[in-house]
Amino acid sequence: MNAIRVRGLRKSYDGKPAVAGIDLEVAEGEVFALLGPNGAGKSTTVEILEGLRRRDGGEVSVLGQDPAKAPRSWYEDIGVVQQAATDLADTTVAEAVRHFARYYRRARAVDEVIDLVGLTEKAGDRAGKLSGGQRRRLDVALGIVGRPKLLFLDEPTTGFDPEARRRFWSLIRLLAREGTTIVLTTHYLDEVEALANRLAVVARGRVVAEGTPLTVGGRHTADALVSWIDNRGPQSYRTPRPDEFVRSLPAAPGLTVTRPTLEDVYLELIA
Ligand SMILES: Nc1ncnc2c1ncn2[C@@H]1O[C@H](COP(=O)(O)OP(=O)(O)OP(=O)(O)O)[C@@H](O)[C@H]1O
Repeated sequence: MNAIRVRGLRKSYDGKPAVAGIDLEVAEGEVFALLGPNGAGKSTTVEILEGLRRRDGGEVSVLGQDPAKAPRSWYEDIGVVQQAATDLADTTVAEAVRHFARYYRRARAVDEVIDLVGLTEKAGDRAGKLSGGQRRRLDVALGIVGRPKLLFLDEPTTGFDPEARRRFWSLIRLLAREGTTIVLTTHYLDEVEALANRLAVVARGRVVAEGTPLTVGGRHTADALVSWIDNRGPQSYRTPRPDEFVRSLPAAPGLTVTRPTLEDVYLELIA
């Protein structure tokens, strides 16, 4: 069953196309990543799926509803962490989470949410006093407090320190284990490799490739580089069948086999 199905999605701003015919399918329970350069049309697409922006054309179904016509109850099942932080003025972390929890029938406990995003020690601090990364973690807390079936995360880990990022990854894995479908927009390719079951690369308003982090853009079938050391010094050889080649080598110290990284493939796709 698909949580999201998009066909021929189009959206222009002042006559300039931002989304120029996007097709997407996200299965229930999947962690799906949207990748693409700045201005590719990712946020526009996600905002249309969230019901926050109107489309010019195409078909969109999110949790079985057209977001443009969805009833109030539909919004209960959707969690949103937008790129721009929610304005929270002088409220504290705990007050903000408690306030948002009231909108949902199946809300998580306030303390649990604050703990999940690693803000327990900051629960009494005003949102305006948090560091950039802590503020972002509060946004994530507000996105998950309603126990959404489908969670949209638009560049959620911008400003996170490495430990907070790992903690966030654990949180995403936990939510995925609970069955939450997650759509993640990010510029961090290691994040995509760590979290995503599938991904789509968007460029100039179109999907230019999709697949798993291991297969996208033909990554798994691209030539591998075999490197080793023999009595002539360091050697290397490019081959589509590194397994066969390695078996033909005599005992080779320093043997490594490398495929193009996700970043290599990504940069080629958007070039
Ligand atoms: N509200 C708006 N009014 C006019 N143009 C807009 C608006 N929002 C986005 N655009 C334009 O639409 C295009 C796609 O923008 P969008 O924010 O969807 O890209 P993105 O892939 O999310 O980029 P980023 O990685 O920088 O977040 C860009 O050229 C942008 O300038």
